[in-house]
Amino acid sequence: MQFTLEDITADEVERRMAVYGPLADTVRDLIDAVIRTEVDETVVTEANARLTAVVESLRANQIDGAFGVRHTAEGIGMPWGNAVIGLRNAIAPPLQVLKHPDGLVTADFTLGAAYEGPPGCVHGGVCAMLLDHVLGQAGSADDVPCYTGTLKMRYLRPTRLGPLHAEAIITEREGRKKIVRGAISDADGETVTAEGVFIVPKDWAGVMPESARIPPR
Ligand SMILES: CCCCC/C=C\C/C=C\C/C=C\C/C=C\CCCC(=O)SCCNC(=O)CCNC(=O)[C@H](O)C(C)(C)COP(=O)(O)OP(=O)(O)OC[C@H]1O[C@@H](n2cnc3c(N)ncnc32)[C@H](O)[C@@H]1OP(=O)(O)O
Repeated sequence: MQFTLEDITADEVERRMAVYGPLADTVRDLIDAVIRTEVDETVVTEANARLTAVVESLRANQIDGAFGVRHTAEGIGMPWGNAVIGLRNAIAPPLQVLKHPDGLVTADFTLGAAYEGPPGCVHGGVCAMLLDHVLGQAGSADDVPCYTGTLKMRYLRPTRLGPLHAEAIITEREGRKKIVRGAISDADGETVTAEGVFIVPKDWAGVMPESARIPPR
């Protein structure tokens, strides 16, 4: 596992965000359109040919493997391939996780057709993925990073697709273990609660450079 330092300015980060963010937004919209379209099948076949050409143009120059977790010397995080918050990842909703002074982290987001499990409702695995991340960021809100060791979910009632809220906070500490609790809620209250044991790896300071320890937005 490697955290990568990219020697670029904050302005350059902003510039790249303005280029790649809209591309991922369009692909996110594409995913939704592919699920919900009812157009004539010839239009679908034509769209596939055009998209295949677009994919080929983007693959003309690409990195090997995944994006990694990159950061600048000023501590600006660029986890842009991340499955939950990745700016360049169209699979990510993406969540924008806010860190509050008391250690609470929160995220408000909307899930559409791409995240369906039971009819009209969020897939239980998607809830677990989002809570793993939100609890993980809460666990790292003290700037000491931790891995998910154990994550326990309680599904109280179905989570309808639409606008949702998630939050989490560290509730207990014991040695290298942090107990983190959190939940996903809709307008009527909590739908899923989670409790996780997050563990600070023995060698975390060696694995993660100081400049990468600010939880990325
Ligand atoms: C440096 C990590 C940073 C990760 C960053 C990731 C992404 C960055 C992008 C944006 C990030 C912003 C913030 C972070 C946000 C989200 C984070 C998401 C987190 C994840 O998505 S991360 C992926 C899934 N995660 C794994 O891939 C872990 C694989 N696993 C291991 O790497 C080891 O397994 C490890 C390190 C967990 C433990 O290894 P170890 O050798 O340190 O443990 P050891 O035996 O010394 O035990 C010490 C004490 O923990 C207890 N203990 C041990 N294991 C336990 C378990 N599983 N559950 C409950 N308790 C456990 C023992 O019982 C003992 O307790 P006691 O002291 O009381 O006896």
